Amino acid sequence: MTLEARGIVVDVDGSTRILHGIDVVVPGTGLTALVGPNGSGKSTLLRQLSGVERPTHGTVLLDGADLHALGRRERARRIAVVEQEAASELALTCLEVAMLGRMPHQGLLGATSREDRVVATEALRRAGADAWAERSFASLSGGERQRVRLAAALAQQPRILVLDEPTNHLDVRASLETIALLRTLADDGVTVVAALHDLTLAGWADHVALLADGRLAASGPVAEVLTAERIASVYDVRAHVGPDPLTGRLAVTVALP
Ligand SMILES: Nc1ncnc2c1ncn2[C@@H]1O[C@H](COP(=O)(O)OP(=O)(O)OP(=O)(O)O)[C@@H](O)[C@H]1O
Repeated sequence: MTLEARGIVVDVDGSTRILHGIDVVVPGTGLTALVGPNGSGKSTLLRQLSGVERPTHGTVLLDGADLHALGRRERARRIAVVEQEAASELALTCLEVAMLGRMPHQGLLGATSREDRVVATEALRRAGADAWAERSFASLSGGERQRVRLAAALAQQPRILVLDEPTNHLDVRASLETIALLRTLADDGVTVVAALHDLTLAGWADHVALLADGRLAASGPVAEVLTAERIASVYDVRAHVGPDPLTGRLAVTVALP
């Protein structure tokens, strides 16, 4: 499913404008990385694209139709969101957190079925979190929690997966496993959009949208957007973009000016 932001403006406290009219398309196929410096508006834009918040002006279209015309439950059957910390998860076991992802698919009484349990268990396995199924979520490390949150989103079986810094807290191997999983999901037909800080990880994406100061600086195929010149100018660094000697993939290295 294609997500499209049209003229998205977000004002906070009545007067502070943090997004200044963003037009961007998240293509229905592939993995899209949302990158940009701290405070450039990535989390804010993701909250508009996932429908968690309504923009001050502008619209978000899901396959060409207004996202907010869908009820919350209908939206949750299509779009899963992995955000940063949520206090509501702390009293649950990891399997129970993964089961939260089944809620949009359950009846109004919220009864869980055997299938819900199977799907949630498989989601924990795919996210590399099955070893902690019966552990309390609160007892996990930051990186372990990040995997369980991803499992809850997978258990939702969404058509679109929106993630805010999914590799936050993760070590180098776990980061690669996560981005490889997102690639697999995208290759299987899920529309995946993720805010990422690591530009080399963003190089795994098909499409990149680059934000700077609440505006879209560039968007398009990864090799066209992540150029050394553009990275240098947006992040105020010296930048080098080239094939990684180990993997052959696009790698970005930076240095202070
Ligand atoms: N309620 C608010 N009042 C004032 N400013 C806000 C408010 N919410 C967000 N902002 C500002 O809006 C800007 C964009 O924030 P956002 O969290 O979307 O950025 P980001 O690109 O996700 O940043 P980071 O990479 O640091 O996570 C920031 O400068 C932030 O301080």
